[in-house]
Amino acid sequence: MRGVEAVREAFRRARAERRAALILYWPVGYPDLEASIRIVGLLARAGADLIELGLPFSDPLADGPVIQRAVHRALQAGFRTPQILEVLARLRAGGVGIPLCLMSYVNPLLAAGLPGFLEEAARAGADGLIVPDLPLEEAEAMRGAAGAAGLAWIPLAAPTTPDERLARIAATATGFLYLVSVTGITGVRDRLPEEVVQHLRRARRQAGGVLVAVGFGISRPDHAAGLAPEADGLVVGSALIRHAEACGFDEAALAAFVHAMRTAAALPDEGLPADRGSG
Ligand SMILES: O=P(O)(O)OC[C@@H](O)[C@@H](O)c1c[nH]c2ccccc12
Repeated sequence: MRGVEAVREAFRRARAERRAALILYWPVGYPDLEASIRIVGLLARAGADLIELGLPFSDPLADGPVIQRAVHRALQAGFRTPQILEVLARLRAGGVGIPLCLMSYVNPLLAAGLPGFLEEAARAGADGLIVPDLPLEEAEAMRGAAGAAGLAWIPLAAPTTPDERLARIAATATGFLYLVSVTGITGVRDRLPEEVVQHLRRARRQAGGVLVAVGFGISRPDHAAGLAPEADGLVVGSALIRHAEACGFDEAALAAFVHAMRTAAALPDEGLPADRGSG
């Protein structure tokens, strides 16, 4: 199973285990090509339900300092977009079975050559595509190319997106809708604004059954625990990268972070009457 079906199946499996799906972002080529392949494999084994493979780009306008630094380092270390094909193939050969979605600004995709690049990426093992700098009105050609290649299309919406537009964006999703939790950029945050829950409820109402994942700023297990009951999936990027850097890319420490986030994304037990428990 690959592409759209693989993405949906990852959410179904998490739901069957009473969890929000844990979606982890890692920039390919960071800290270098070999290390990034090892780390993504580790994240998959440690319990990620889906991984967003970030394609490094020199002008990552939606990204905060942690991801900006990481992708610049990847570019300095020599990463070039076509190498993602080798990365995908090696991850699949290494036994990574979970969905892998490409997260790329539009420029590197155009430079790599469409639609051929998306077809090659799908053949190498990609399942979906997220392009953060393509508004609804400009996304149709890219969405069509992704669909033709068998890749799930994952559009983004923001807290400021009006209801009617949210519904139209969700209707273009073949994978899931990515709701950005806050207006602004990616990055580690101590607190998430309380309105995120309201945004999520509104997005789910407007999405009409389309899966909804939320990302931007989810940094700690208590953030994940707070949002898990409201979302089908949770995306964690900057906090994962910062944690990796803080522990010197230590594999056990990274696995522990993933495990803590995955555990926190479990849904609370339902229906236990308040007067039970004391005997
Ligand atoms: O880093 P954060 O705040 O945890 O946010 C998610 C994230 O990293 C990933 O989804 C992402 C990385 N770069 C992006 C650019 C736009 C939208 C989303 C992204």
